[in-house]
Amino acid sequence: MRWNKFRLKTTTEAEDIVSSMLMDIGIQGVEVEDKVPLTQADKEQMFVDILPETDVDDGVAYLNFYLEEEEEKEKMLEKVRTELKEMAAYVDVGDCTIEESQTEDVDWVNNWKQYFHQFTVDDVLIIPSWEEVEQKDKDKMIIHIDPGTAFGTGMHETTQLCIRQIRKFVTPETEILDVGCGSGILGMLALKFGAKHSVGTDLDPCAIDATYENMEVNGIAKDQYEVMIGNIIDDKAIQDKVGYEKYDIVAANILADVLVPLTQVIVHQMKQGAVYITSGIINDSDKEFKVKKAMETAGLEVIETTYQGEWVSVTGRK
Ligand SMILES: C[S@@+](CC[C@H](N)C(=O)[O-])C[C@H]1O[C@@H](n2cnc3c(N)ncnc32)[C@H](O)[C@@H]1O
Repeated sequence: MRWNKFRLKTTTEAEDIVSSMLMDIGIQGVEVEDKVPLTQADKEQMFVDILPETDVDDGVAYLNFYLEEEEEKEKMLEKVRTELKEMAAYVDVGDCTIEESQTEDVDWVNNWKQYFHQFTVDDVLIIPSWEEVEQKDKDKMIIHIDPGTAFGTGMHETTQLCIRQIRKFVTPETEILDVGCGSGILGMLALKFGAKHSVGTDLDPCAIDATYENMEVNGIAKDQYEVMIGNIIDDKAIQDKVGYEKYDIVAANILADVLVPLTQVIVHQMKQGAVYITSGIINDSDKEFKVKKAMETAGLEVIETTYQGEWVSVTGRK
């Protein structure tokens, strides 16, 4: 099959947020090329000791993504340009030139797998479905994961922030709503931590297969979870299907600009006393402030803020 390859020039400062934006508007699989050296923690997490020599970081990052030939590429590129223009108001997004080329049979669905190896979040071992559990790890809580083309290997700091918060609040009675479930990792971990039931929603249809497969591989029964595709922010049918005043925990690891409108909707899905765990908020005071303000406006009390790397997680209570 022939693919259109796009190479977007941006900055290392903006690469995370621009990648998230590309995924949020429906582009699946973004490759990041930059010269930022890996930190010791990155190396440990990736289980690599020896890295190839790289040039000095020049602050430039290239984001590569692919669209099938028949996809409406002009429409999609227009969306990308509009989002970049908006982002330019608060982050240095660089040149934003987009080079286009064509390529045959790119295995972009699988290429990333060479960089995803087992790692731990505290005492939870998260392991790709194609790796073996070592004897020394057999007594850990083990999560097998293959996100496919959906987001959510667990390696991302935003996911880890959510995992730790979910663990604090789960009880055997917990009904959790995982908005933007991607691979299903948050709902799945909540169930592993002892929650009763999980409902996931996402815009990305790939989230359905990814979640079902991951739940099955991890031995979670089909009556413990559901996945729904649609935008809960403005789709009344999805809001009705998800249900009202029903959840003890709502987790949403999505960008701040999505969390703000989401908050005033999701508050109706939560039981009185329920917690709302948000992440995906880039660590600048403006985004954190906006999410907190949205929570307060919706009648939630902000109870905790946690940080990891460049990201923030804010937890509120109804
Ligand atoms: C950063 S990923 C999080 C995936 C996973 N929950 C995790 O924590 O690793 C954000 C996900 O939110 C989804 N998303 C974005 N806007 C959404 C919306 N309005 N409703 C539901 N899902 C949304 C994206 O498709 C993507 O799968």
